[in-house]
Amino acid sequence: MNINAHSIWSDIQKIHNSVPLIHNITNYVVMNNTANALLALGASPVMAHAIEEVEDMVSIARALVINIGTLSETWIEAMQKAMQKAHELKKPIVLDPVGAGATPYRTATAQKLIETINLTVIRGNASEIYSLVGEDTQTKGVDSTQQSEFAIEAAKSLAQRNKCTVVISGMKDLIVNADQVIQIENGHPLMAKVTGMGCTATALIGAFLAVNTDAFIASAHATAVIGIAGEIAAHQATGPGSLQIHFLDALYKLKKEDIEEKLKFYKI
Ligand SMILES: Nc1ncnc2c1ncn2[C@@H]1O[C@H](COP(=O)(O)OP(=O)(O)O)[C@@H](O)[C@H]1O
Ligand SMILES: Cc1ncsc1CCOP(=O)(O)O
Ligand SMILES: [Mg+2]
Repeated sequence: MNINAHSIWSDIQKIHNSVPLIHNITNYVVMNNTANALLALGASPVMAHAIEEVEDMVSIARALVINIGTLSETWIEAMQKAMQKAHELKKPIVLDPVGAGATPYRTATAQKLIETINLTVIRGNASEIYSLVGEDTQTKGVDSTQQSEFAIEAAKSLAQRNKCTVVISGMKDLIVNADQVIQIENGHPLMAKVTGMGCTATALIGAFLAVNTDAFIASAHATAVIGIAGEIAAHQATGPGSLQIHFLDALYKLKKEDIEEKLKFYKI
């Protein structure tokens, strides 16, 4: 399946027109970054992790973003409750297994969440994705020790087993499902110097899932958009601090022509 500037722009317009509410159960580090990125894209973010309200919140949301970045037992319970409700209501769910492969607790939690119900999309870096299939790898805290290609077979088996789309991010981004792989080569190395860029990619996938029922295409669109906005921002930034500001502005001001000019993807 193909993506192009037109198909990406069409999803962005749907986000602008319908302003989908995106329910995030995410980590303390990135709550502000991902809420601002969703707003800049045109979506409506809410961060809600209290076990008492997650079912009500997911009921009014168009997509659920689950991120294990700063996890604890009560949060995991809330995540499972929200996921079950989302599944019941046929709402898309995207998981970010932050730090899976760094500690046994994170790996086991991510695996437990994957087994809870069928997720729509899983997005992580290569070390995180590799760890989810039970392979022995070391994630360096939240950072990958591997290139994206390293986790491609793991991603394929994860996608096949769980009937979902898997996104491996890094210098190259790979969008994987049971029978196809797209490689996106947008982005900039400076993005890895800002915390929460991966989490932002996951949150933006949530927004695209809200307007596009094809999870593979929605994931590719979101991944291309964050990469292109990152490239534009990096050209204006003088370091990681200004990159963050320029990234939000680039996302907010993104034009179809920017996508036409910069989109770099290959089917592999
Ligand atoms: N070296 C790089 N070159 C280009 N883009 C990158 C690079 N490293 C990360 N990115 C981009 O930054 C975003 C976050 O990816 P990544 O750093 O892999 O996630 P995480 O923060 O979860 O480890 C993605 O959009 C990815 O394409
Ligand atoms: C640094 C850190 N520690 C726990 S969560 C978190 C944020 C990770 O965000 P990302 O994976 O997007 O860089
Ligand atoms: Mg991450």
